[in-house]
Amino acid sequence: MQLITPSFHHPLHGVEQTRQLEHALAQTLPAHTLMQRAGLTVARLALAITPHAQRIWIACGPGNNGGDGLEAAWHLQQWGKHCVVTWLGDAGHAPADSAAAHQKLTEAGVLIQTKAPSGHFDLCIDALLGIGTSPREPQGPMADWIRLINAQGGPVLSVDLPSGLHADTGQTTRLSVQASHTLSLLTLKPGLFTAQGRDTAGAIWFDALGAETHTLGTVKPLARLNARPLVHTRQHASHKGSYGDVAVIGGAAGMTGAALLAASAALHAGAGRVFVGLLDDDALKVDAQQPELMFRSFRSLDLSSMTLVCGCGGGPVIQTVLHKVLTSQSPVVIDADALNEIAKDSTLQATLSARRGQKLATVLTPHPLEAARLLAISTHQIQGDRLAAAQAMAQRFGCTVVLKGSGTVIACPEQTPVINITGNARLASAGTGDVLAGMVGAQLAAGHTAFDAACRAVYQHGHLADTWSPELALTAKQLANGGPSCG
Ligand SMILES: NC(=O)C1=CN([C@@H]2O[C@H](COP(=O)(O)OP(=O)(O)OC[C@H]3O[C@@H](n4cnc5c(N)ncnc54)[C@H](O)[C@@H]3O)[C@@H](O)[C@H]2O)[C@@H](O)CC1
Ligand SMILES: [K+]
Repeated sequence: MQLITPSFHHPLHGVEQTRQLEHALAQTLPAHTLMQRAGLTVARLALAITPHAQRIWIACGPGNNGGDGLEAAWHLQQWGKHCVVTWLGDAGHAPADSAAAHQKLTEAGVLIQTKAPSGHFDLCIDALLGIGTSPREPQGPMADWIRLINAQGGPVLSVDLPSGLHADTGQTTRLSVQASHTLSLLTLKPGLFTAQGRDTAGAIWFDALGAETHTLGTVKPLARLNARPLVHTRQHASHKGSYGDVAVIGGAAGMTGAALLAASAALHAGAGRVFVGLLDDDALKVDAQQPELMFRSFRSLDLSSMTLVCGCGGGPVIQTVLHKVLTSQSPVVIDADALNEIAKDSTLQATLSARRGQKLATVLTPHPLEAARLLAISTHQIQGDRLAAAQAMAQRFGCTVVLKGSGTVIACPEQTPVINITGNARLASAGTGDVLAGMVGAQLAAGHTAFDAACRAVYQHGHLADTWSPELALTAKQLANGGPSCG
């Protein structure tokens, strides 16, 4: 069992892949073994997170998730805990593994109730729904028990998934369990890490139930977790030209700040030189706070020799430069208003897609609303399946896509998509998206592929927020500078 941190590219398997693996593994083991292992590991984690808990409520649903709960209750009872077990199943119709667990618990003399318990519990174990959850709203006792678990206010350990959370998409029913810990079994599910997943699951733990890594590798995962990128030591014998040039193109009248944030971020993320091509002719010619930035008119920029970050604060006028940007042979990051203009213009969409045939690096960085415009669907549909939406955009436009939001998804046509788990809600403030675009630009300028550049920048952007002092406000300007203590 391990606590999940962003240290390894863990594979993430959805419902279908998990069932395939379960089936394959179960064939090699005596009956009920997987559920017995699941129950034992749940009980061990319960003990680890609440070592002094005496009164434990184990709320069990009608399927095998409930069976895991019954197995866990058996162990906790053996270890001297006062277990209150409630079950929504029916011994005559329960799945075979759950029926066996029910019988074992009954034989051990544990009372299995069908009514909601009363009183306070030191720990609730939520074994109501796992990968078998359907999108229908929980009703009757299931709904009552979910409400009661959430009202306890103490630790809640969810078995496999918080009940009501969909394993593939991270969508929840309106009523779902709010866990403080979730122990994902056999596989890690992508829904734990994106959309509502991060808010409902709490700390995420994983136990492969004895499946070897190579067994998990036999079924293609839906996604992988982003992991801390390797940091390359800079060679002594290097110079600013070794780390590439970035040109930020945007900053229409009244929106200069967005372009400056992206430029500043590119600079602090290690780009050799950073140019700013503002679309407002009357705007700054120099930024005294950041004299390293070089201001140029768009017309005078040599687009063929630098990585282009296009769109930050661009306004509708960005449309006038997009054809030139998209037909350049340079790596390109497309953000904000540039994405909105592309969404409106099928000719620009074709120009964008043509870059793939020329093997040109292109990264799109939409938030869900921009993504909705690009795919001509609703934001609700984008958020309903973020992995699928990011992949659809990557396929459609032939490039790397960074779908921002909780559990940012990075997708490109050739690779398994990645979900990033660094970052937090402190990033929900103006300008942080511009900063990310600049950081991706710096990674592209350093020579990384579009996908790697996106993964590295997204990780680092979130990591900065995770390590920010809780006493200090997180502003985009300081984020661009690499943190609050960095000027
Ligand atoms: N897949 C695996 O590899 C393993 C699975 N195990 C456990 O088994 C679980 C999957 O078991 P099941 O396939 O039986 O599925 P679940 O136990 O997750 O749920 C299925 C049951 O819940 C009911 N249900 C579904 N959605 C509902 C809703 N919205 N409101 C009310 N009732 C609803 C269904 O009618 C069915 O009775 C896993 O999540 C895991 O906890 C473990 O025992 C061991 C290994
Ligand atoms: K559960």
